[in-house]
This record gives sequence, C-alpha cells and structure tokens, in this order.
Amino acid sequence: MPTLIIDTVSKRYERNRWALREFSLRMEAGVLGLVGPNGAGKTTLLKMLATLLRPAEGHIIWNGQDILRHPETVRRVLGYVPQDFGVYPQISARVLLHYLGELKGLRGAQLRRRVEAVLEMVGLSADAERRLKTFSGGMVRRLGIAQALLNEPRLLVLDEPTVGLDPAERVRFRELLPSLSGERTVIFSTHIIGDIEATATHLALLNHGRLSWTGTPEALLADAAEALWTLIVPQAEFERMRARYRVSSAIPRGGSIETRILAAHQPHPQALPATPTLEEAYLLFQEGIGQAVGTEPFPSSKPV
Ligand SMILES: Nc1ncnc2c1ncn2[C@@H]1O[C@H](COP(=O)(O)OP(=O)(O)OP(=O)(O)O)[C@@H](O)[C@H]1O
Repeated sequence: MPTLIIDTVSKRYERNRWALREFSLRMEAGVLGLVGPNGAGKTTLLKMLATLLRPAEGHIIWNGQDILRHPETVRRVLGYVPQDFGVYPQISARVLLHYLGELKGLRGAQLRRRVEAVLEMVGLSADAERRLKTFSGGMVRRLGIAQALLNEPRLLVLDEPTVGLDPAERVRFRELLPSLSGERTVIFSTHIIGDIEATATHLALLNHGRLSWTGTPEALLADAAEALWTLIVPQAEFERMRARYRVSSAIPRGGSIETRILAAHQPHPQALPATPTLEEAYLLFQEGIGQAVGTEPFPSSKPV
C-alpha cells in the first residue's frame, strides 16, 4: 500500500504570514478528515498534494518518491476535486467526462466504460445527457467527484466538497463517501466535522496553518468524555449559564430549556454527564476545554 508522507511542509504567500507551518503527517489507506476554520490552510495543503502549489520548505513523499521532484508519480494516481469545480454550462455531464477522461489519457472502450462507471457511482447516470447549466450545486459537486474518479485514483483529494450543499444534498454526499474509500487514501477537507463523522478513519485538526491534533475520531471523542453535560433549566437560569459556559445546543421544553454545555467540571448541581458528538468533541478541543492534548501515532504528527 503506498504511503503518503508530508514532512514539515510550510508555505507563505506574504512575508511573515505563514499559510501553513511545519505540517507533518503520514498515512496509508483510509479517509482523513482535514478539519479547520476558514483560512486555516486546508486549501493550501491540498493544492500541494495535487502538485499545483510548491511548499517553501519541506517534502511530500508518495510511494517513496518526492512529488516535488517527480510530480508525475502522484499525478498518475491522483483524483482532485477543487473547491470551485467549474463546468461548461452548455454541454452534458457525459460529454464533459469524456473530454476530461481523454485529458487523463483514457481512450476508446476503456474511456466509455469509466465514464459510465463514475456516473453510476455518483448517482448521475439518469442525468448524464442534461446540460450542466440545469444542474443543482449538489449535482455539480458530484460531477466534480466523478471526474476525479475517472482514472481510478489511489490518492483522492477533496477540497470542501460539501460547501454550499442543501441538507438533502449533504445527506446524499455523506452516503456517497463510503463507496469512495476502500483501498484508497482519501483526504477530505471541511470546516463542518459532521460531514466527515461517519467516514473519517482519521482526523487532522488545522489551526492558523499548524496541525493542532491528529488521531482517530474515537480518540477525539474519548478526550471529550466527561466534559459534556446536559441539563433542563428555566429560561432565566439558562441565560445566566450561557453567559458563563459554552453551550452546544438549547432546545425549548415548555417554559424551560434543555441544554448541552461544554465544561471541564459539572457546571450545575443538576447537570448530568452526556456523550459528546464528534462536533462537540471538536468544539471542546477548539475551546481548550477537553483533555485533548496529545496525538496518536497514526497518522503521525511527528516529523519523518
Ligand atoms: N493566493 C494567496 N495570496 C495571499 N494569501 C493567500 C492566498 N491563498 C491563501 N492565502 C491565505 O493563506 C491562508 C490559508 O488559506 P487557505 O485557503 O489555505 O485556507 P483554508 O483553510 O482552505 O480556508 P477556506 O476554508 O476559507 O478555503 C489564509 O490566511 C489566506 O488568506
């Protein structure tokens, strides 16, 4: 199985402002959720993996080869879904995929087979003849994934593929993700951790260009245990608590509020410990409330 090694990679667009700083990670097959707020450096890192951007420092190794020196080694096996996958409005999905498949070196019967296979995978077979200007945002995103799968990539890089999707499209997209994994290395960036919850085998949390945590979703959840509380209180008391604590949800129940609170210690005598969602675990980490301080050995945050 090819290994991807990102070794102390840094990039700055302007003097003294690092978009990415000494980022290291190692991974084999699996789905990595690269999670961070806007501007954290996710796109910068993914463009480097797609050989569209060169780091100022560091190395990226795929299958033993330095991709900066030999970009073709990764380009041959890469599927890349950019954040803004542009389409030609007047042509159909099938025509566009044929065109992009040819650019990837596919020809004849193999090209036709792959186009139909990827249309099927992303659920666009029935819409393949429609002009792209009639596609919804979700359909365009799925088409973006389809084109990335044409060459059966070993490394699949998706840059915020769920941005702008409505709830139904989001659910559909989540259903599609598991079929993309298997023997591949999949790297998926998002600022909505719920989108990767069911599929990520590993997480890398990025903040201000730095890797702040890496490990499995289970490890992040374990770190967050004992820091999430649930409680039903009258409205006025809820307002007092909200002023003091980080609230993750508040649901009106008659005249009271059922709330979930992030806190290192029991925030109220009636508060009961609750099981955090991955989103709450992430919030706890971001707010520095949970116990999440370490990283796991795989993928590794250690420089190689
Ligand atoms: N071409 C550029 N020129 C100057 N600064 C840039 C450029 N591209 C990105 N940056 C800056 O680098 C930092 C990281 O940007 P990047 O797009 O990698 O973050 P991101 O996590 O993908 O954010 P988003 O979720 O908003 O896409 C940001 O501060 C951004 O403003």
